[in-house]
Amino acid sequence: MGTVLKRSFSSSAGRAAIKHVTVIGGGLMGSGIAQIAAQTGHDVTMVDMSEDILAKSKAYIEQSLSRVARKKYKDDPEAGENFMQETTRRLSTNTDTRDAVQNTDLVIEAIIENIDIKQKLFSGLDNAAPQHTIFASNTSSLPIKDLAKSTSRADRFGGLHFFNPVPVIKLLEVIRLPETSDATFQSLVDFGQAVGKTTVEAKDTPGFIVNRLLVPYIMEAVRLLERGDASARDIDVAMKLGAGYSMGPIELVDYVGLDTLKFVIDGESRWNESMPDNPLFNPSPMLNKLVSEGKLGLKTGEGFEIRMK
Ligand SMILES: CC(=O)CC(=O)SCCNC(=O)CCNC(=O)[C@H](O)C(C)(C)COP(=O)(O)OP(=O)(O)OC[C@H]1O[C@@H](n2cnc3c(N)ncnc32)[C@H](O)[C@@H]1OP(=O)(O)O
Ligand SMILES: NC(=O)C1=CN([C@@H]2O[C@H](COP(=O)(O)OP(=O)(O)OC[C@H]3O[C@@H](n4cnc5c(N)ncnc54)[C@H](O)[C@@H]3O)[C@@H](O)[C@H]2O)C=CC1
Repeated sequence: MGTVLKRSFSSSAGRAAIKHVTVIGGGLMGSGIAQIAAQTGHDVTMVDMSEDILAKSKAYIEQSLSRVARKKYKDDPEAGENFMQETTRRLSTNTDTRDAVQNTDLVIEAIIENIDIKQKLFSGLDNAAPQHTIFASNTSSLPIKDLAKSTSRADRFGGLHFFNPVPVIKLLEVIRLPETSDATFQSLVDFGQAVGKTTVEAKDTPGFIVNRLLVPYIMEAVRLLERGDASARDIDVAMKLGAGYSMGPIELVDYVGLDTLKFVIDGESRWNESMPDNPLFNPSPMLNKLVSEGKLGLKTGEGFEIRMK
């Protein structure tokens, strides 16, 4: 542990060099984050609750890596093969969270969007991780400050909000709290750039930048559908061809997860309560019905539009 401390505090601007990353949660987002960190030369440990889940995460990463390799090394399949092997070699898995953070420089949390579970996780991590380790959450919509307060390291805490699919989408929102130190913030920005993202700085306000704009837009589309004003297909075609979006809003909900949208509007994040003047965030009967039937979009194979295909 002493070596790690020395290494991390020795860089010139006082900011930590991120060499080892622990990603907690190996689902849709966590596996993508682990992949890009490993493919850009970081040593990565990915944590989830069972070996079975981690085996699925690894299979998903291999599939995604082969798409990246095909594109990056299209004229040199051998180099593509080496890239895949090197990346896989840098990626390990663990089901023991405390063990996984023993020697890590950065923890990125990407578990279920539940404040109690996230707080419990961070509180345990605070005792287990070295003093220099920076903590970050990939939450879509929970306040970062509510997560940081379960630790004693608010100065080494921030948000790293990636976008789905992580290997493809170029943006990373870096969220800073008033307590986040300059060195921590700069380390997070440096890390974002090291994994190939363009970073933007956001304050800890609901939805940061992208989701604050995207969620109302998506909910307007869901309301159109609920009122029967247009079909899912027509809403999507309209926004793709009429406004230049790569995906229509209904297709996007299926892609991101209906559960994720519900967490934001009237689930864990309760935007319906924090922004009561905006009726878009009121419970949506159509969304609620699909979620209660376990139709969460791509991750379960059925959602708004997928069932129609
Ligand atoms: C909820 C939150 O908190 C925040 C969020 O994430 S909001 C959601 C943000 N995401 C979006 O808005 C997604 C918008 N959609 C898109 O960008 C695109 O539709 C898409 C990238 C998902 C798919 O693009 P597409 O052109 O329809 O399909 P496809 O041809 O399969 O993929 C395009 C490229 O991405 C690559 N790709 C797609 N998914 C990939 C993955 N998981 N891993 C690696 N590469 C992938 C493909 O290999 C393909 O590469 P080439 O161009 O070299 O062929
Ligand atoms: N789905 C999306 O498009 C986006 C989601 N996010 C955020 O990322 C986080 C993860 O979302 P997804 O990857 O979509 O969820 P997911 O449901 O695909 O994955 C969550 C994973 O966390 C694991 N997990 C749950 N509790 C755990 C614990 N205590 N310890 C270790 N692992 C645990 C689960 O087993 C699961 O594999 C959420 O906070 C979400 O709001 C952020 C950006 C985009």
